[in-house]
Amino acid sequence: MSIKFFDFLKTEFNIDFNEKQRTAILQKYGPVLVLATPGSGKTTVLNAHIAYLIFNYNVNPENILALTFSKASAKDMNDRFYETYGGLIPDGIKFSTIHSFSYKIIRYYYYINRINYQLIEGNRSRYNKRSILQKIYRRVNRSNINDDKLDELSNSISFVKNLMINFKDINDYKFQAKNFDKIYKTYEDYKKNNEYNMILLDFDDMLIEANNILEKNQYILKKYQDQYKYVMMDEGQDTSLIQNKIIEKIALPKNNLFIVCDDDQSIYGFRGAQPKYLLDFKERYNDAKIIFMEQNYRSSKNIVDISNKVINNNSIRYPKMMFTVNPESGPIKIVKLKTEKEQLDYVVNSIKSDEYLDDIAILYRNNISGIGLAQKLYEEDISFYMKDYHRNFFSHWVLNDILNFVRFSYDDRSIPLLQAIYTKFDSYISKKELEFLKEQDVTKSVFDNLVKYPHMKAFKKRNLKRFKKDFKKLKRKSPLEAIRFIRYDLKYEERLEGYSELTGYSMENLRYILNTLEGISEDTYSMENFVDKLNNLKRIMHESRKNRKNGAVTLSTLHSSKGLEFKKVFIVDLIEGQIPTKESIKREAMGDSLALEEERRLCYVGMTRAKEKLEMLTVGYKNNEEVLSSRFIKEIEKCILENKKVSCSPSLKKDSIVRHKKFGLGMIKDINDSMIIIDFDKRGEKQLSIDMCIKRDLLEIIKLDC
Ligand SMILES: Nc1ncnc2c1ncn2[C@@H]1O[C@H](COP(=O)(O)OP(=O)(O)OP(=O)(O)O)[C@@H](O)[C@H]1O
Repeated sequence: MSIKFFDFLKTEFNIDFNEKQRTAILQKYGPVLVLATPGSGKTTVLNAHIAYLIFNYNVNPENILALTFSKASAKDMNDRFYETYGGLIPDGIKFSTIHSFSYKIIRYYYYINRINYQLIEGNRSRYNKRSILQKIYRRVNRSNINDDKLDELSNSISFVKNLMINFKDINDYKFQAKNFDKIYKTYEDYKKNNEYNMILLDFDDMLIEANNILEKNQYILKKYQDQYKYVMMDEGQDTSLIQNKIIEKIALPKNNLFIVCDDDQSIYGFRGAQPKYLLDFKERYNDAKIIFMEQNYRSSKNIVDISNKVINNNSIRYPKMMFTVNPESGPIKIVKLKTEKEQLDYVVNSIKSDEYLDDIAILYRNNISGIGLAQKLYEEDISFYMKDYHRNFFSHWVLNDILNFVRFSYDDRSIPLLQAIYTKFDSYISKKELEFLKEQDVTKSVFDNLVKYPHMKAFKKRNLKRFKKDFKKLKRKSPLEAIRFIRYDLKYEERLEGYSELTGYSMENLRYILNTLEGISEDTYSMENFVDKLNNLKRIMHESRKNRKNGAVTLSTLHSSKGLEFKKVFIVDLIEGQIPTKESIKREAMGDSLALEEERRLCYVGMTRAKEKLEMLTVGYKNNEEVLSSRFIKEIEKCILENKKVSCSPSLKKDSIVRHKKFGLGMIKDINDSMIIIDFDKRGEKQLSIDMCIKRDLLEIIKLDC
């Protein structure tokens, strides 16, 4: 029957599974761990395994629970399954994320026990997790928390819960937030005891609660165990300890557990993913089958070879050797450009004339990089698909500040507008002076009124007169000139630097926002026109979510690109500080390379999305400041060189005749790993570096081994 199944797949869908894949697909009972490399068919095999159970063993689709990490992956798994087997297999398989499966358990339990609860995730929720954490942070630390730090705090809380860390051990982990233990405890208590008399749940609580319910309530546990006789898990490397505990419980007593994973693609360690737990699978299930799949079907030979070498630089990994029989398709291209603008121009010019935009992806480390790209593509009328975008950008306070400066230039009598910006340029206006203004003639310029303030020093009066002129000038400027004038002449950027030092806001991000605003304003002629353009861009980015597989270039973070594949991939902004992040570099310098290895895995995930063409881009200047190319670029360059050496060196043999571009004809006298000695007809014996000869394409073989 199995032969028939594979023959059928071959004739119907042109899929010819290899031996390892077949072995995995045919497992019927017990725990199975498929440990595999990128593009080796993990999702394809998992889906075929499900189909095989249904076709061959008449397993009821409703008895199958197929879990994965993210909503997008669950949807992708579901779509891919029904695209292939849709006409043959009835609906009923539950493709789900672990979170939504856990939520289902909670809803059931709370329903039968009449417990009131409320989710606190998402901006739309009235009971919003972010605002709860902001308030608690303020109460505990008597200071405000900015968005970046709030993300970090939220990730630390996830980390504690996903790794099931005991509260008493919390301080063993060096979490960044000040008084993290107090904040954590207050947050946890508040969700149980609050003014709404409801249990408040965040995403991580879904896992904790579901695990508790399954532990305490045999009836519910049995209900789910009876329903889901086969449990599958894709992207197993991203599951955390608590998630594994839930999956294990459901799979009992038969342990029909089929997990596919690639520890080299584990990129959520910062939130508590724990691939090591799966790598100890055999210790937990001594009857477990472990199957390795290492043949990559996706990418060309060079992409596979180089990616392999890059990931080999990680020390904490299960050794695997990815290979492919796919042909070469041109070398990986490293593109080094001076500025971000050049980078945008380069990428957009490279894809302008491409017919099939669905085949192209532009990937980046940080969401914010997507804004400049989206804007450029929009200007060039190139359709794009963007799943997540930096929503805050369009309502960011930096944008609001710029608009307030401009508004004030149109009405320098407005005290509320002055109030909004007086600390954001070098005004040196005091609160008392602002109060004084409120009692003055409101039909006059605030600057004219302020000079009347009693005992005002002469230099301040001079400044106020200058400001009056400056704001008049600002009013006459084009949007681009206005932003630059605010940044540099009114010293807004200098103020931001001080502010970011005080609050921990990333100055890099603030500068990037200003640069992007400059980019957007470039061809606009008035402030209304600039605001219209911003609104248009926001709308287009929002609507771009509908463009998936609809003739559009994909713009995505590296994290969200997991599981996807494209003919052509560009990875942009490969600079130190972005990938790897500053934090990972800092930790590495202190001897902890865990975070840096996760960054390398992220780069590896991006590289292995490419089927045929991969271009890795870096810039010399970011936000007008000099930056260094990512160390991963250097690693890749080294690998490319080594690869060339490997492919060249068999032909570079002792006694072969070669022609050197500068020294002419000669015979190879000796050769080792790095050096070559050639006796040149006209220049005598010379010792040369092989790397240099290859890099500069200096040597040509005339006659082999004579
Ligand atoms: N035996 C096979 N013959 C031909 N193509 C295959 C085979 N197995 C898988 N593929 C193709 O290889 C590509 C990668 O498969 P799949 O997405 O299942 O891999 P994966 O291991 O889940 O990848 P990743 O983990 O990198 O996201 C797909 O285009 C798939 O159709």
